[in-house]
Amino acid sequence: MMTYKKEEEILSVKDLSLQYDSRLILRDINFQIKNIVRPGCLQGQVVSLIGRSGIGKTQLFKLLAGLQTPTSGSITIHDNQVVKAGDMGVIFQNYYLFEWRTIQQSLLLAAKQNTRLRGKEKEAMAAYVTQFDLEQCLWLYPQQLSGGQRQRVSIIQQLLKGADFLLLDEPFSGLDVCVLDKVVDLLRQVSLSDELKTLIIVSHDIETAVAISDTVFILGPDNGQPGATIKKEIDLIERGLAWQKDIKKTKPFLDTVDEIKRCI
Ligand SMILES: Nc1ncnc2c1ncn2[C@@H]1O[C@H](COP(=O)(O)OP(=O)(O)OP(=O)(O)O)[C@@H](O)[C@H]1O
Repeated sequence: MMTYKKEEEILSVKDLSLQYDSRLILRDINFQIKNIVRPGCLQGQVVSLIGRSGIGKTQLFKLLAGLQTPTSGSITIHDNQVVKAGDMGVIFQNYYLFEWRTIQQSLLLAAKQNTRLRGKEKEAMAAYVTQFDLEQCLWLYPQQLSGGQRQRVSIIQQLLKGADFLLLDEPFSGLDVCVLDKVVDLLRQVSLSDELKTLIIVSHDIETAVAISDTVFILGPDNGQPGATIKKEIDLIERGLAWQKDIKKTKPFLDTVDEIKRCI
């Protein structure tokens, strides 16, 4: 049995709703993310928000990123601060990068925004670049990179900025199987790099999201009412499915994936 504790709340979503004109998109969304403590082990949090296409994942992503204002309710982080744009490191699906800057220039610029790295920006950048296998890319421009390389640069950029929360929109889509495994490993490394790091992944790729997360929230319609809400929270630690590398073929994993498929 794994020993762990879920300690204080680090993010809280309360009674959140989003409406466009008279159409309710999100209704009464409530969930919390808690700090996980594992004795003798650095452990961040990896939370996935799963739902079918068109259900409202992108809207919830924008609300969490502080890029959209809810119709009602709130999202707070740390000591009850309402989340605002810039509080979270946001990694969009198209891996937005400054097209006119080399990768090195972009990464150094990101590091300079992080006061904790003052005087050590180049070292911090070099460490991530080596860890993420991007040494050959430093002098290139974004348009000269592959999709997988752009994704890794986007992730490093946000890590260098130093936000405790990283929000990732569909980080597994369009990746081939080999690259997918690398991305999963890389995100696992990120979550293990710092106990304060929290990854929030918005995805419709159920298998991969379950394989990497400690908690899954399912977004879906409820009892024919308008708007999507959180239908279920699955604690993957309790089920013995978190923090395991080769879990995808085990029965409890496959049962959990089936359970989610039935729910969305
Ligand atoms: N600006 C807007 N005005 C009105 N309705 C909108 C607006 N933006 C999104 N919607 C609606 O909100 C709903 C949820 O859209 P959203 O993009 O969040 O879905 P999603 O779960 O991210 O889908 P996908 O997985 O296909 O990207 C959709 O029905 C969409 O039509």
